[in-house]
Amino acid sequence: MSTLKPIQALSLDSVQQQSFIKFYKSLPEKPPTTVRIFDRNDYFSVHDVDATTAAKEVFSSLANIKKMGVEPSRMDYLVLSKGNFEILVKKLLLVRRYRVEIYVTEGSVKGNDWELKYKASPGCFSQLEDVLSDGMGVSEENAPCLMAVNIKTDPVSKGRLLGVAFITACEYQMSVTEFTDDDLLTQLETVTVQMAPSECLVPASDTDEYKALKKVMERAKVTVTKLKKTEFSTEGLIQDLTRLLKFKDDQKQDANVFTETTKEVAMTSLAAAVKYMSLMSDSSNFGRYRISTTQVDYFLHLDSAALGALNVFPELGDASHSRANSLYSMLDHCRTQHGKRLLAQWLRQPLRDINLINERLDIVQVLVENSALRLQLHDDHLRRIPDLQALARRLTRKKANLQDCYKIYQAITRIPQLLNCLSTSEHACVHSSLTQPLAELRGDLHKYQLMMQSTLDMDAVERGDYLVKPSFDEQLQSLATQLERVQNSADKELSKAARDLGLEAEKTIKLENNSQYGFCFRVTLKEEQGLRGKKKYTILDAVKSGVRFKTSTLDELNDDYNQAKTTYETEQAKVVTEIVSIAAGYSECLFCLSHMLSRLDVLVAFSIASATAPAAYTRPVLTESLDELVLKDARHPCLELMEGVSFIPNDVVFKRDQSLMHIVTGANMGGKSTWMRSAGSIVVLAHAGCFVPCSKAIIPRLRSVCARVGAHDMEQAGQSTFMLEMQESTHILKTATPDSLVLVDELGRGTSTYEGCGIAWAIAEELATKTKCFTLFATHYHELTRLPSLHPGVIVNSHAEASVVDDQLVLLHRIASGAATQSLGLHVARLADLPDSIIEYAEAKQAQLETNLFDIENSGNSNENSEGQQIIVEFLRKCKEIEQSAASDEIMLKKINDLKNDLFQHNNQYVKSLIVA
Ligand SMILES: Nc1ncnc2c1ncn2[C@@H]1O[C@H](COP(=O)(O)OP(=O)(O)OP(=O)(O)O)[C@@H](O)[C@H]1O
Repeated sequence: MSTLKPIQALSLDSVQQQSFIKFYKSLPEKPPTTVRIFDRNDYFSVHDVDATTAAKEVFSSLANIKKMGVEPSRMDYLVLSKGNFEILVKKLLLVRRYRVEIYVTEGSVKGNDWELKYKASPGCFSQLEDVLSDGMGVSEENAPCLMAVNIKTDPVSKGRLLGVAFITACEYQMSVTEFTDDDLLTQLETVTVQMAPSECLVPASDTDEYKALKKVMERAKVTVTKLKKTEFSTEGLIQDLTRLLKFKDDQKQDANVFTETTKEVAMTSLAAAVKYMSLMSDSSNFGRYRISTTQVDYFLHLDSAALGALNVFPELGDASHSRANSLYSMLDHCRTQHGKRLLAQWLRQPLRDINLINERLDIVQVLVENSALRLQLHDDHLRRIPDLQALARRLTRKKANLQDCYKIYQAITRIPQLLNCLSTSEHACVHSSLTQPLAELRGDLHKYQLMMQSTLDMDAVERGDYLVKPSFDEQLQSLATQLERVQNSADKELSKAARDLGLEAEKTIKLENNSQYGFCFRVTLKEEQGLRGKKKYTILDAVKSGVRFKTSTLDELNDDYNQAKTTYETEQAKVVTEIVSIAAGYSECLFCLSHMLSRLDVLVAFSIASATAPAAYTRPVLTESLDELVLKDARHPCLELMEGVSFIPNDVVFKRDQSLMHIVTGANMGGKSTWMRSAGSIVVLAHAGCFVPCSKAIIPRLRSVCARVGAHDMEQAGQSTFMLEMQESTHILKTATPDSLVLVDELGRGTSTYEGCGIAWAIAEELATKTKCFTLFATHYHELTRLPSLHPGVIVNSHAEASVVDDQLVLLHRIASGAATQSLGLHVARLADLPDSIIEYAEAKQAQLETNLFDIENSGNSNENSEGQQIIVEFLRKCKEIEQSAASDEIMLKKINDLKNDLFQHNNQYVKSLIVA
């Protein structure tokens, strides 16, 4: 629980309370995902349901909630200090992905003259940069990105045409795309995963398309904000873009020169996003934005299910920082904030171009092999690089101060050492993609360095003060001389007082200059006696550290000093504004530098993860050929980092003409999921340009990794397990291609055994014979192990080895070929300490069921079985009919009764076994 406590209760009398409640209730309706905060000058308040939301977020307890007003209109409220207000706002926007409204008043905080002054949402919180003391910052993994989607009918194909726009304000980036999509909006899901927006704007509509869109966004944990359809109007958009976009010198200054503007539907979305972010109201945005087309096919497709199944990222708000949490946490050895953000982007957008992948791998290899270079970059250089991207943005917004300019200066000053360090490698790739561009940038930024050296008082920086060098400006110089003169006079006064009191200046009597008293003297408590009876000394205070006092001369010097200092500060502020505006001219170079250093940071992080893993990683070989995918001694990159785990490596071998699909069986806890997740993680790492936890890896250039693994997040999405399973399976069937890796784990669990088995069977066959993708299919339905005999050369059996020794289950975590012979579920239950009585009963029941099934299987009468199946189908059909037509209970009961009688009349072994079961 947080130790922070609210500072006070609202000091409103009962009439003021009633009147506030009335005002509060009169505010426009809002969803619970929008939280209203009232700024009461030195503290803040939240009310009604928002009080509960805020109390949970800040205090993890409802104890601080208070009540205002009288019944029936009593209302909860919570008071927050400034610090807690900031915690709340950051948690709401970055973790919960809620919206925030901040109300302020020009009048009394006890009145009702409130005005909505600031609005922020997960994809757009630039307004809050002025409200929060350290700005909003961006979360480690994510620069806030706003998305907008509009759906129209394609005039040519009559299909569903989606126009999508993204704006990443901190990078001044806009990107747009248009595509036709299927009912489940699979392409939209891919692009959403790749771009990772935090908020999506849509026109208010309840059509099926928007319902499907909402589901996609729920899975990707993106907040949906509905806007009036008129917000998607493109009126005035081209003029706005002409002001916002950056043109080359020789380019016509007209947004129409960018082909992106011809995408009509995407432009409607971009119009909504530009308006929502109020980009036009901040002139620092003008001439800065770049527009591009979102390139979905450049990257390995991952959907939300795959991201979740492979634990690519930690859960939102997960603060445990364990390396074993996710691929991101495992790789995050980054030293810079922009490096961390780039790492997240590389994991969301693994490459598909083998040359580009190899370029990354080349550098990782150099760094893996050269540990001195790796450690120097990581521990000496990157560690000292500030968030250049954020600083460059502060410069462009004219919000930077001298300290920011100094931080940039320091980073630039490190470049020569960094270049020296990189030059120890002679690898062509290091030279062309790192050393050379960095050296060029250094040339461009040299002038910035000179400017800072001539304007910034470096001596003052040593003391922690960021001041302009007085010699830089004539007036500043004369004011500085004046200040120095006053200081000298004060020093003389110190010597005089020391002589008078028989003390030693700077030792037993000291001169101080503080904000409370200005110039004053201080003696220790012991020396205080000497002051007694001397009227020229006025005692100011007596504290533990001594007695402070002044003279009338010090008083006069104070006046002079303060006057000169105020003028100095005013003059200095003017010079600082000038320096910042000159520095802003370098922001473009700084964005490049930040990008280059973040790239280096991520590659160093890759090399550290690769070189320091429990067993060394290997460089994967990426191939254009889809003939095979071979991972020798594959390990799970996160699991092997967990304390106490001694990981057993396993091979994953797919050969197109031998083993395209593995049906994976074996005991619970045997290691099936881990094997599949290892394969998925390795493929993602390889496409991101990282070494992989294997002894050998041959990986074809893939289009997508699709996964249906585990029952993650179902409660959150408010969907049934089975429904979600089926949706994910449909998604896989629609998107998987021969160049996909598909991981399916325990499909069909959410329904009856026979139905589930049937569904799993059908999907497995479809993937192996029609889609022809690389598939690992883990299942507890033993029936599926018959598939290899039906599709030899395509499907093979593999199993997680386990055995029972002296009635003890031994899980070997080794994957071997062939089907598992026994399920061993009851042994696992015993391992999990299920009560003995339950286990015994379960064993008896299992025996009974097996006998029934044995009877059926041995009935040898396949006609009888198929007859049985028909009866069941008929039974189910009738049940459905009753559900739909039930007008009253009596009728229903009668129908059910009739049905039962019908069923019991059949003398079919198969049906009987079901009734018994
Ligand atoms: N190769 C391995 N080396 C070491 N430990 C492993 C290995 N594979 C799995 N384990 C351990 O076994 C646990 C269970 O593994 P996993 O979830 O993969 O089993 P499973 O066969 O999928 O189980 P279930 O069928 O119940 O889902 C893991 O959490 C891990 O601790």
